[in-house]
Amino acid sequence: MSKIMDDAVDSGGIEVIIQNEEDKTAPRCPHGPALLFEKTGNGEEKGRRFYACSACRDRKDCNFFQWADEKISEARMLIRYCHFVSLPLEQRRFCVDCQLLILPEERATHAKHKALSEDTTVQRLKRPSLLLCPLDNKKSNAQYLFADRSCHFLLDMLLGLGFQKILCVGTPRLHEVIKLRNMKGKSPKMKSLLLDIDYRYCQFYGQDEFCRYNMFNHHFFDDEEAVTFFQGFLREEEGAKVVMITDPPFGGLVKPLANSFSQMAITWKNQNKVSNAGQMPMIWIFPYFFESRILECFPSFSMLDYQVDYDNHPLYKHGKTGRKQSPVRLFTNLSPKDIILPEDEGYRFCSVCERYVSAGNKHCPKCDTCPSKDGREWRHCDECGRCVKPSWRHCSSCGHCALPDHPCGQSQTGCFNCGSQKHKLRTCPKKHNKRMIVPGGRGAPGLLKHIAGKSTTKNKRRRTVT
Ligand SMILES: C[S@@+](CC[C@H](N)C(=O)[O-])C[C@H]1O[C@@H](n2cnc3c(N)ncnc32)[C@H](O)[C@@H]1O
Ligand SMILES: [Zn+2]
Ligand SMILES: [Zn+2]
Ligand SMILES: [Zn+2]
Ligand SMILES: [Zn+2]
Ligand SMILES: [Zn+2]
Ligand SMILES: [Zn+2]
Repeated sequence: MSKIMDDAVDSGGIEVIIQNEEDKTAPRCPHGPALLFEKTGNGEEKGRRFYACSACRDRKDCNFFQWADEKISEARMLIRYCHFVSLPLEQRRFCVDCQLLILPEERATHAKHKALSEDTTVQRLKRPSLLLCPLDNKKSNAQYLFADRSCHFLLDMLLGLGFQKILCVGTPRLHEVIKLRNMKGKSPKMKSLLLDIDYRYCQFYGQDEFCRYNMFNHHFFDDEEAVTFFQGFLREEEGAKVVMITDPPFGGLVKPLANSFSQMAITWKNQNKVSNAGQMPMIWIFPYFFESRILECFPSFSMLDYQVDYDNHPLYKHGKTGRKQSPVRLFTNLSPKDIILPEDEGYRFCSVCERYVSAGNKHCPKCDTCPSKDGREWRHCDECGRCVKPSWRHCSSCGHCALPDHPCGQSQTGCFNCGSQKHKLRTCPKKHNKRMIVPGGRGAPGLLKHIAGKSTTKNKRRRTVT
């Protein structure tokens, strides 16, 4: 979002609006109450006001940004919803163009817009994720919604593990499915709190079910009230166990996310007076090629083989050759052996690794692990001393396995495994440190820099097609 601020600066400028000191309406970033700015110059958005960090002028230091009118519309949204649900069914409409529930007195304004019939609206009110179109922000917050199969797998898994309070961070569809299950009167009852940046959800959920939240800086948009509610939710009263489950946009950086999740874990500890060894149960859904980055931040996590499926993801549409493999996995501090993956989808239990693995993930006695990261059957290469993707061949001039059409002999200095310039793969001291091996890539540090740095989401996605 702070790109907008850069653009504002580029196109004419911005001015600070000094507010009354007692004005407590300013949203806060980690640096305290934000400052109110106004766009000047002649651009389209002249006069539009926004909040940005009071301390940092460089967005690299703090990327907090919020349009001032967005805050107002958010409060309005809640009032609208209360009004809306009190309407007789046949008067309920949803404007597709504006992504808004429309009140009768507002119909004229939306007369030329595309609206959904009352039937559809009523039917879908319980499934807001079907009513709202997924945000398709090319940058980082494209909204990919779980396919039913994956959503129900997650729900059943959490139930099976005995969790009754689910903190849904960027998982609106899971939140919705939990609510639906409660409406059907199933027991045990589960509680769910949705934290998401998409303010359209204010139309459907009260403050006790939804907080507008930024998972990149652990910021709650409604300040104290939301924070207090969040803290209360983490309190495990009468033995109701809490689990956090998150599915961040894949363009997101791992470190700021991990930092926010750690803050949550600290809050959980404080609320429950847990001993130091205790950890807040967490499930982080992210592509497998982020494994080493995530484990760097959370060494107690492990990656599970389960492939998360989405409804609207361009990569995983069912193609001619059957279902494409999803690169998205679960990372968790829960014990992998307790998470039973569906047998009818081919997952099986490896008694050596003590976890469920994909059908194609055969245990390699030489590596002493089920090595596959992408679900395909990997092959052990004796020269490399590890298992590699099936499409790779050992290249004697490079001294390691690679795709047959790899740029041979180029940039092959240093160790293939850890990136060090001081030795080759064969003598790598870290060769058996699983965390250093990044499937499909050269030495871990180089690749990681690439993923974390300039590469676009598209680049990252392309990495899966090898
Ligand atoms: C990849 S989608 C995951 C949706 C999930 N698969 C589901 O079906 O419920 C990412 C979600 O994170 C939300 N999101 C994006 N950026 C966010 C941010 N900075 N803070 C909090 N939520 C964010 C999006 O609105 C979206 O709901
Ligand atoms: Zn700040
Ligand atoms: Zn409209
Ligand atoms: Zn195994
Ligand atoms: Zn092997
Ligand atoms: Zn090899
Ligand atoms: Zn080569």
